[in-house]
Amino acid sequence: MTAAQGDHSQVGSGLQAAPLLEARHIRVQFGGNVAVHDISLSVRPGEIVGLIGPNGAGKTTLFNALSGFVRPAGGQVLFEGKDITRLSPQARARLGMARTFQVERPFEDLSVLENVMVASFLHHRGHKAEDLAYSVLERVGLADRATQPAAELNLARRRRLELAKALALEPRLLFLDEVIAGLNPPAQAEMILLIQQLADSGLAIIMVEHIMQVIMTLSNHVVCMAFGELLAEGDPVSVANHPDVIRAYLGEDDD
Ligand SMILES: Nc1ncnc2c1ncn2[C@@H]1O[C@H](COP(=O)(O)OP(=O)(O)OP(=O)(O)O)[C@@H](O)[C@H]1O
Repeated sequence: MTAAQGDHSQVGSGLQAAPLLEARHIRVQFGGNVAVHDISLSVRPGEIVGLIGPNGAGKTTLFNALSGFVRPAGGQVLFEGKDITRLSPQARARLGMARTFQVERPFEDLSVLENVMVASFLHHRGHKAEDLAYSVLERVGLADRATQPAAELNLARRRRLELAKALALEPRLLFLDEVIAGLNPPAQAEMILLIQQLADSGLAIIMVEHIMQVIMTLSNHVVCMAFGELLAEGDPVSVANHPDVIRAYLGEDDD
């Protein structure tokens, strides 16, 4: 494992601010199987928190618990200090949280713009919804594809559309679920730049990503899980060099 990380300790303007989202002692259980055990983390405006860990570590489950798609068996999720542990994903979206999904699911027959408008209608109507959707497409570099059916987009553009749909909710906190893995190197570089720009604009970001180099490049803070538990956390360099993290990754044969 190599870490080609820069110094992001001062990136963004809000890193000294109070946490936007705070998770305390999250526990998620599926029957007798404890998928997430006692995980705590927080993210501030402008900060990128990277969530890593071997397959089955519980990353997606934690993600789902934070974004409201899974109900934790224990612990608390706070947004701006308010307990949102029991709120639905829709209610969280209204507060300013949005997420992407690992498997993009656009409405294939709708245009790229219409797909984004489905999300922008949450806060706006008519022309305002359309204007917002268009400006989000410009932000992710898809404006020239606005009228194209989503079905015609290649993987890199489908990922951007997935991101655009989340941004159209005008979030302050963004969950990114493996938006980079599987892209070719130029598309990866573009997506990395875009994510950094989003953080620099003040968005708080929590991202799950399998490509260690990407996490190390982008994250201000890294949380590493294994078997549902916290293995290590801290700045990218110290986590990448943590003996338990190295051991956990060396033990993998498929990444
Ligand atoms: N809906 C579910 N029902 C039962 N068990 C589940 C469910 N979702 C996840 N699990 C289990 O919880 C554990 C953690 O899975 P999870 O998908 O969160 O890990 P992950 O770190 O995201 O893995 P990957 O990197 O492979 O996506 C695994 O043992 C998995 O089988």
